[in-house]
Amino acid sequence: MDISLRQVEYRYQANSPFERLAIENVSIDIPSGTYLAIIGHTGSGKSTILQHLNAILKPTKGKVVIGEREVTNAKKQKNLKEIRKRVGIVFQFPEHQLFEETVEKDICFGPMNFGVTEEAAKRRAREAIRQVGLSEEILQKSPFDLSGGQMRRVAIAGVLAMEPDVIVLDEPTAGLDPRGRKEIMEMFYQLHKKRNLSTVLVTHSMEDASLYADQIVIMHRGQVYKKGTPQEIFHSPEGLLELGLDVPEVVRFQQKVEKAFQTKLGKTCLTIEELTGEIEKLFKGGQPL
Ligand SMILES: Nc1ncnc2c1ncn2[C@@H]1O[C@H](COP(=O)(O)OP(=O)(O)OP(=O)(O)O)[C@@H](O)[C@H]1O
Repeated sequence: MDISLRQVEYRYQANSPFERLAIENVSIDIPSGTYLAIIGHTGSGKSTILQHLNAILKPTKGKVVIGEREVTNAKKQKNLKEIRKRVGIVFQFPEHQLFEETVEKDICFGPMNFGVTEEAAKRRAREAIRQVGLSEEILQKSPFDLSGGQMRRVAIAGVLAMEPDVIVLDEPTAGLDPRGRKEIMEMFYQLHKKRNLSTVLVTHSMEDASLYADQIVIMHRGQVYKKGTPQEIFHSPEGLLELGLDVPEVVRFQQKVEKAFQTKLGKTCLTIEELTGEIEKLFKGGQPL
């Protein structure tokens, strides 16, 4: 399912003394099967964009097209429930929303609320719990007897059990240790690859954006500052540094290697094959850069 934002503006508490412009003139395309990362400082508008992706918020100007549906500021907009079913959002610290007596009941809650039978919902729960890397025995436990990392996975399984076409992740690894962070990011990447699941990741981590996303959007003060592939974004990182955003380690490494070999070979530009070949030689010879 394709999603696109067309010149979207959003004002919180519009037409009140507390009105606040959060985003303006935001146009982003998310074709089906894309992995998009949205990066930016606190307050740059990431969460506001995210809430437009399943019509929790409706633009005060412009429009959002979700599949066949157009979401605008118009008063009467029916069947937004259908959109919520197809676009799953994993909010920050999703485990805070667990509330049922058992993990199984918690995972089944969403699908059953949308009319899936109990039997089918239980089948989905078993599949979802496997997808998040947990065993089926956990289904009969209380969510409150689990570790923090397990609770996070159970909450994610609840969103997957809705079988969404698009999954939106708001800092999904916040508060986890480095190992847990990597496991969760890899899990979402595998889901994206295997099921061609469109994925939108809101993150402060340039590292994750550069490792997993096909497309990156950088937000600054409510506007799109830059968008493109990781290669396009990091090709000239000066703008990012001006914003005070960190350049990821992998990109720094590549640039360092490129610079070293450009100096050595007297060339201004290396092909990717030349670069890879030179890196291999370097590791075999063990010479430091
Ligand atoms: N409920 C609200 N009422 C009024 N203003 C809000 C509300 N939520 C956000 N804002 C304002 O809208 C702007 C964008 O906020 P938003 O939460 O979208 O940024 P963000 O990039 O997601 O930040 P963070 O990284 O801290 O989550 C900010 O100026 C913020 O203060």
